[in-house]
Amino acid sequence: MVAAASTLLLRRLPVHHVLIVIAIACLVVVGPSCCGAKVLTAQWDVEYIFWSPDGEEHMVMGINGEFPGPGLRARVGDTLQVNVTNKLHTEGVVIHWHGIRMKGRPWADGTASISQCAIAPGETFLYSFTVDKAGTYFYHGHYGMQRSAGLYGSLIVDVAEGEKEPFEYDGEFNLLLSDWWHKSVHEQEVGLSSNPFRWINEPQSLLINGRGQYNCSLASRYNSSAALPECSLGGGEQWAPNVLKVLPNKTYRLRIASTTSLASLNLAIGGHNVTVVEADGNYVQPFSTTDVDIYSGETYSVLFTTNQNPDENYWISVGVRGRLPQTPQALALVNYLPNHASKFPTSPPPVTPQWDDYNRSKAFSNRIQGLEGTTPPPPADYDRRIMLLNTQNTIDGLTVWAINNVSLSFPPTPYLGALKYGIKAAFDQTPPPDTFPDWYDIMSPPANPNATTGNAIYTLDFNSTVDVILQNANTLQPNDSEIHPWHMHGHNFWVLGYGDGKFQRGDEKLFEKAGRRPPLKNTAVIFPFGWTALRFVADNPGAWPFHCHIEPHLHMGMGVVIAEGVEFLADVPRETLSCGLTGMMFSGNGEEGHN
Ligand SMILES: O=C1O[C@H]([C@@H](O)CO)C(O)=C1O
Repeated sequence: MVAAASTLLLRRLPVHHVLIVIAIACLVVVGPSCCGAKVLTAQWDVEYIFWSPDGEEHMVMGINGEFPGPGLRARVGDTLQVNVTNKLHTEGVVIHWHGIRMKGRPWADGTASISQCAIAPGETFLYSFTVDKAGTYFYHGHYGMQRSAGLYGSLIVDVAEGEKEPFEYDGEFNLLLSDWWHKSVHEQEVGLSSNPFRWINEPQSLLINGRGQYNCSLASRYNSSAALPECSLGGGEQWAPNVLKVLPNKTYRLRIASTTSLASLNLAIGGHNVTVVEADGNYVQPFSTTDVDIYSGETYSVLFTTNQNPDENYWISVGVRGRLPQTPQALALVNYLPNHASKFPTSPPPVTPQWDDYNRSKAFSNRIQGLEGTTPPPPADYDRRIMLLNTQNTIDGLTVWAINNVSLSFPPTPYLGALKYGIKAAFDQTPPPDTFPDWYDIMSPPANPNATTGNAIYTLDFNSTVDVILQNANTLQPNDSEIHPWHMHGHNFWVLGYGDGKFQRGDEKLFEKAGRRPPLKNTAVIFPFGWTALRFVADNPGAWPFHCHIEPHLHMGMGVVIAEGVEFLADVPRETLSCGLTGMMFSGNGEEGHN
């Protein structure tokens, strides 16, 4: 019974303690570097393991026998050295450190075909990088759809020793959110590139720290006509919900990260408001809200004060927005001590706001502004503006996504090595279009649904200021346009603003006039039939993907690659380049590069 389960849960360590123990267990301090900063090392074996994330056992991609992978925790200035051994037998693997800019070490970004060759089965690769900005981050696979297979974990960067966050709290919890399918990612991938197209459909469950419930619901007791039976837990299940143990009248920081494959989420704590203080590793102007929208690839920190009736426990609910939900909410319990964790909250879990109330979603996104004092974007006389039209298309009967009519397909040689060593045959040298035709009707399915496949890149002048307008459009179905959260590697960008319909020249200036303080982020959503304006400085030598963070959409070509300043990199380590034309070059068989 649930009551019994919760009794046992009470004896378990609270979530944040679990994560800290994991971090200590997996990261070994090997020595101080400069200024109190440390070098932290870990050995990770990536392999498929059997796991029951939601009560049904399937294969997941685990690390050191755990799902989700081990939590990492470091301080600003620390160097992380994570030695990854691929024990998958039949497929390569890479790990991307989402939100970490990798200044001066773009080859550690962990993107197959871009920053490195996938680590072959049996081989080991050392990711070595410094974390330079405090915040809430995560890591995940970035090869094929391995993130959807469960290859992810949390990564927290604390302020440097002696520094303070611009807000105070008494304790913290970490919530890594994901969505989960029972069908293997291999079957999902094949479906997406089959004719007829087989869509992955909606997830079977939502997971909080890798835990969800599929065939039963903890919420059924509040609804006499509930479709699912009430969960019966023994306590030690891999799918037992998280319990956040709190004391009354304290303030807690919730670090939330979404690594979902598809779902846009909304999180709320029954009876408690939250104050948003951080987004994507950047401080935001604090604001209070009943609930938080969180798109795939985003992270937030929110503070909440345990100022409710201390005789009660409360639910945290996470539900789907932005697509018609077919997946039950994920739940976690806020357990006011000394109450028993088995004490059911008297109120049902918070209801997730209507999935297609986009005005509500836009209002939330517009409330995210940089903390007073955040560096403002450079002035609007941008050096370059790139308009990126997002469309759903067909190529040879396959359903794809295309940007300015080009569907991205990754080449076998990593861009970074190809650029560094001047191997022109590695990818198409004709740059992709900077814009799309003025006449394009974003409100209707494409008049001509054909697109092309390509792997050309956007080369940016080093240190130039670049504006990007992400323009959404109708899919192949009439009256349909979907949410796409776009994530940029290697950079933060300022979100200048969101708009409806087709972007008109000058529209982004309206936001500057409105006196908004654009937030810095690394992921920003485009709303259906809308546009989002971003600005960034191309100041990080490397080759970086910029893509929709919905895993099947990237797989279907929804992304671009940008590159800048690769000539300023002294070296690109050969161990990242053992495949494709760079592999041939270094083994002496291929095209010689010219630098
Ligand atoms: O890429 C997608 O494909 C389907 C649908 O558009 C076609 O079946 C869907 O919902 C997506 O997000």
